[in-house]
Amino acid sequence: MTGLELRELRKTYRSRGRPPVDAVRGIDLSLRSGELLGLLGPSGCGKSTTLRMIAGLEPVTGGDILVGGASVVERPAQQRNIGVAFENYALYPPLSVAENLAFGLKARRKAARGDVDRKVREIADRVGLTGLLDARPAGLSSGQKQRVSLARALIREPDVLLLDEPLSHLDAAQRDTTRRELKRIQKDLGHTTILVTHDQEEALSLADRIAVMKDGVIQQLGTPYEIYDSPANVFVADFVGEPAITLLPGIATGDAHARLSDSVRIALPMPVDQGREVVVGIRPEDVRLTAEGGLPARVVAHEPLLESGLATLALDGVERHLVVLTDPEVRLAHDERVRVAADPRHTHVFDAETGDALR
Ligand SMILES: Nc1ncnc2c1ncn2[C@@H]1O[C@H](COP(=O)(O)OP(=O)(O)OP(=O)(O)O)[C@@H](O)[C@H]1O
Repeated sequence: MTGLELRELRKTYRSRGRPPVDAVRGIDLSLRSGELLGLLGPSGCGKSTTLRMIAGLEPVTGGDILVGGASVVERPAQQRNIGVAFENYALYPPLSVAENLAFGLKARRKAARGDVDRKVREIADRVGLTGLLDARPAGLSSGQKQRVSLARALIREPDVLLLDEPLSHLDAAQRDTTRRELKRIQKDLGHTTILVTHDQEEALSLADRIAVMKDGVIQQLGTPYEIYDSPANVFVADFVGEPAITLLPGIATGDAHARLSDSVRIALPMPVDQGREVVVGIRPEDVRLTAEGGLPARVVAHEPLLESGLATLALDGVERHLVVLTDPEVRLAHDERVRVAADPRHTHVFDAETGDALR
């Protein structure tokens, strides 16, 4: 197996009569052999364009793509040995599942018939398609089609595997099972993999590292823990985490506190220059209701959830509401007065102007 490297990779789409779109603006990434990288970002940030360039389905505007240390950027898609499972599965309707799987293999090199059959059965078994080998794509559910698409990418024994929303059409239960299978298959077979997903849980649970992208630029690259616990900027903090982090504008008071309103001061993990405008980030699970001390607040809403509750609180004089995860047995009434305490060690501080984390 081999690693993947992107150097200064760029893509500008140019269509006549329209302004150019800088979809990918100079990406540098290096994946170790066998590593699974999750690519996360809002719609339109350039995730699919990046994958399509790596696969050779989209010409690059600039930069280089290296597989196992060798540049593949000039090679056509068929000569890159990159397996792709994209959301629009593009299966051949007249062919059975088995034939769809065999097709990728046969088209690539002239494999012996017996070998092809064996490989098809092996891979079908791995992704749970054994009973469906004779079915036609039209008779399959969306989730089953996604499995075929995944199997077809895997059967080629690619150097690099690119998965674009591979589990998006599965229901919650199937997604859980398939996610675990996918992780096992990827580790067993050791593919260097990029996974694009909208599903943060999927990315956090599957990926060795995560790249968070916005407007064609990687905002942060790190392990799931690094991304979640030490977001590099306000965008990453806000994008990763469900329910989302609360971001409160404030002014540093110079003594490891920030003033959020005339009456509310909050402790910071470190001193910040007095008068500096900051944004204080608090994740819902890092703040709790307390009987004494803490900050006074009013309950705006409380949603009981299955394993916990979610309270929306108004701190005195603070415009933005604070979201707090509550214990399952807690019941709160609208307008009830409560007190909340945030652990300053888990409080995030960003520069209000640049959005960058202060550490
Ligand atoms: N063929 C194209 N021609 C012109 N612009 C394009 C083309 N394909 C994508 N774009 C633009 O490039 C930008 C990045 O698109 P891309 O599909 O890579 O984003 P994405 O992160 O994959 O989004 P999504 O999550 O919605 O799939 C967007 O602004 C999009 O409108």
